[in-house]
Amino acid sequence: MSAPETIPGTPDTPLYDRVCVIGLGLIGSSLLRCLMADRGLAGEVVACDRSDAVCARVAELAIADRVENDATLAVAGADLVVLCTPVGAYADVAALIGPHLAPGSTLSDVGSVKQAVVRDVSPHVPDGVHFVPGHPLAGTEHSGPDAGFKELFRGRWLILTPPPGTDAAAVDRLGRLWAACGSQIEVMDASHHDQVLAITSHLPHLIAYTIVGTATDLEETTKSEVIRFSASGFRDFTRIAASDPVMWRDIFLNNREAVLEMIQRFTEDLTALQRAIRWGEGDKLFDLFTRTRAIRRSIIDAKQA
Ligand SMILES: NC(=O)c1ccc[n+]([C@@H]2O[C@H](COP(=O)([O-])OP(=O)(O)OC[C@H]3O[C@@H](n4cnc5c(N)ncnc54)[C@H](O)[C@@H]3O)[C@@H](O)[C@H]2O)c1
Ligand SMILES: O=C(O)C(=O)C[C@]1(C(=O)O)C=C[C@@H](O)C=C1
Repeated sequence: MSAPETIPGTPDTPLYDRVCVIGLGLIGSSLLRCLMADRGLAGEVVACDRSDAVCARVAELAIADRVENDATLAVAGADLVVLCTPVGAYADVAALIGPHLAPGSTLSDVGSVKQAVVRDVSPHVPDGVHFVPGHPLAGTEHSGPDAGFKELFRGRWLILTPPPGTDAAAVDRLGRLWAACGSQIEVMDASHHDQVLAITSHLPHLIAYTIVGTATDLEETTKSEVIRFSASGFRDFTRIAASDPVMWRDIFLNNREAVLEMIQRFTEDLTALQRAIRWGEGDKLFDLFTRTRAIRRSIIDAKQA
């Protein structure tokens, strides 16, 4: 989907009358900040989290018009509801709010996996409510409402995975909201999304968790040296390995097949490198490293274009 050409909405005729965001951490609070900064997007912004402390903090930050602890009250009358909790909580939240969703409204989310989201949420979506799953390819290793910022989605992809037969106008309208947050919109099916993200996001996180875990599992003396002398390569891994444990547990459990397939491929390639090192096959190492360096450069060039 190309970026919408028209201005999404105005404060007099906002794109949505009432948007409800459930789960007010890094992503939810960043979305709230975008909505509050552009009053053409939502007439009223309602925020909801199961944690009293998080609700209190969001009220203090003044990044919503209204904060509700009770999800059934929060979604009442909303024409857009966006789930921003860890994906493992989706089934329970969807079961809770399903009967309270307004006819004609849109239910969406920001979860990092998509097939499991469709599996867990769809059964609770009443007839007449449009379900349009989404995923912003934007984030950091930080969590909670203080970690959010309104520029998070700027220049980043936002993938929508509407199930077949979803109302095209509902998809377009949601795309306009995310485009106004600075995202570039792409529509694909959920299974393709999960395959692509397994290699571009999920496996890299698993490798980071593993390498940092392995390094710190070394004997005590070595461990302190690892921390003391950690060079920038290792430091990059520690940033990623600091990502939220609940969120990433839920991602791996809910994109099981695709991640296991990528681990298998990765393990075979790692074994091939192990052989090349053992047998002194420098050409093999050189060829791979030359290829990967070119890939890094093409990513940077594409960003600058
Ligand atoms: N962090 C990232 O880099 C990133 C990027 C893209 C998408 N996502 C997706 O966004 C979602 C949220 O991630 P985050 O990093 O903002 O998490 P976070 O840990 O910062 O915040 C999650 C919030 O959800 C709340 N919550 C948990 N269970 C709930 C429930 N049952 N009802 C209401 N609130 C509940 C928690 O109290 C917390 O405030 C996840 O599904 C994740 O896969 C994350
Ligand atoms: O930049 C980071 O810290 C991220 O890990 C962000 C990242 C990613 O892998 O790119 C993490 C999970 C998401 O679902 C989307 C984005």
